[in-house]
Amino acid sequence: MKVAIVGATGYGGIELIRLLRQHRHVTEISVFSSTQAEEPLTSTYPHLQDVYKGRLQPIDTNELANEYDIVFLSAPPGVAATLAGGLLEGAAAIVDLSGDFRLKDKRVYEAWYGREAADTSLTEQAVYGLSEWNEQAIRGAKLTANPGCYPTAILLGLAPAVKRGLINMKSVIIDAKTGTTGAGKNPSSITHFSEMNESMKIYKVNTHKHTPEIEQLLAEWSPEAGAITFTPHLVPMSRGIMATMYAECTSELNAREWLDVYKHAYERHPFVRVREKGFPAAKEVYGSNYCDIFLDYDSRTNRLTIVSVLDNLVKGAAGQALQNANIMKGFDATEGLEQFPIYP
Ligand SMILES: NC(=O)C1=CN([C@@H]2O[C@H](COP(=O)(O)OP(=O)(O)OC[C@H]3O[C@@H](n4cnc5c(N)ncnc54)[C@H](OP(=O)(O)O)[C@@H]3O)[C@@H](O)[C@H]2O)C=CC1
Ligand SMILES: CC(=O)N[C@@H](CCC(=O)OP(=O)(O)O)C(=O)O
Repeated sequence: MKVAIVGATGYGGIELIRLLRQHRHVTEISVFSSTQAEEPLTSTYPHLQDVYKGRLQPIDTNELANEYDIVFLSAPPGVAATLAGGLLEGAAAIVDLSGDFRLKDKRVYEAWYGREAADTSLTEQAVYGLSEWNEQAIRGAKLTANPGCYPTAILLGLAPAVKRGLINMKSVIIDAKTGTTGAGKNPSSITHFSEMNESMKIYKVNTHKHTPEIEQLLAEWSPEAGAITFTPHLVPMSRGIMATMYAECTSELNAREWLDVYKHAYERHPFVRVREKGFPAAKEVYGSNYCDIFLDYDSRTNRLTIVSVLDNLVKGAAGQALQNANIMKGFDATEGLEQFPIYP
């Protein structure tokens, strides 16, 4: 299988290379850049010396569409919206890591992203790539919209309870923490070491663009779903997300029965590990495609606390993108993704 990566000089792009190198059916990985064509990728990333010898190529939609089996778009919002029309004319399957095709309602995209939305005809062709819950649709897709990093952690954590109608949807509160690589490779005042180290910052309160993405999925899963409270924080780590979800229960389940609901929901899904005991730490999934989950029921408050952790660059971006490409192309979903976490 021949693979192309647009945005290979970014964090999502180099993570794709790391994973694709382990994939037994990938015969070629080509890398594309809008600013560094003809440069070897090692001039930006010396850690790839003797590992990846390819040079960056200029972006040519026709070549991408017709000479590759899979094209990963790992560029900022707006780029995929522009490229996808041309790409869809060729034979390549496309996995877009940005938010351009995740939201079905154009007005919602424009309100939360503050930019023009992609053509509705393109968005309509896109399948939302939450691998564990949308496998059937992904299997036949030509264009997959890879979910956001926070929505992946949050939706995997909430799905079993929401889909079975076991929580009061109006009571759901989501509190999440992430590391600096979530913001990509370009430094900013919020990710500057001296601002972020030994600190913790709340940001984009009630305005984060992942809010409507989470709400869109919850509304598909439950007629009771409405607006949610989602509060992100930046903490001093490079990779990782921890999402803590609180919800009031509408069932009579005890803590053990809750765990059984979750174990059952994910028993066929190797990348979602429901813990038997104890809440997971972000470090425990570092560098892997796992999302680890644990939950506890408090009979005093009748509330459930669900914690879900993942590596934002793997299960939150490149890993899930490869998992989706595998599903689209009929490979085993785990192909290229069997690395276990780097610990400690
Ligand atoms: N970082 C994360 O944890 C996650 C990121 N995402 C999404 O994945 C995408 C990539 O993120 P990330 O790798 O972190 O971002 P980076 O900022 O690290 O890299 C983005 C890359 O996009 C390329 N690019 C910029 N402008 C254009 C353009 N006009 N046309 C083509 N390519 C362009 C740049 O490469 P060059 O200059 O060489 O063209 C750049 O290296 C984003 O949409 C992001 O929101 C999704 C989930 C998680
Ligand atoms: C620290 C930081 O800024 N993180 C980013 C992560 C979002 C991201 O990566 O965007 P998509 O998943 O939608 O593409 C943020 O909160 O906006």
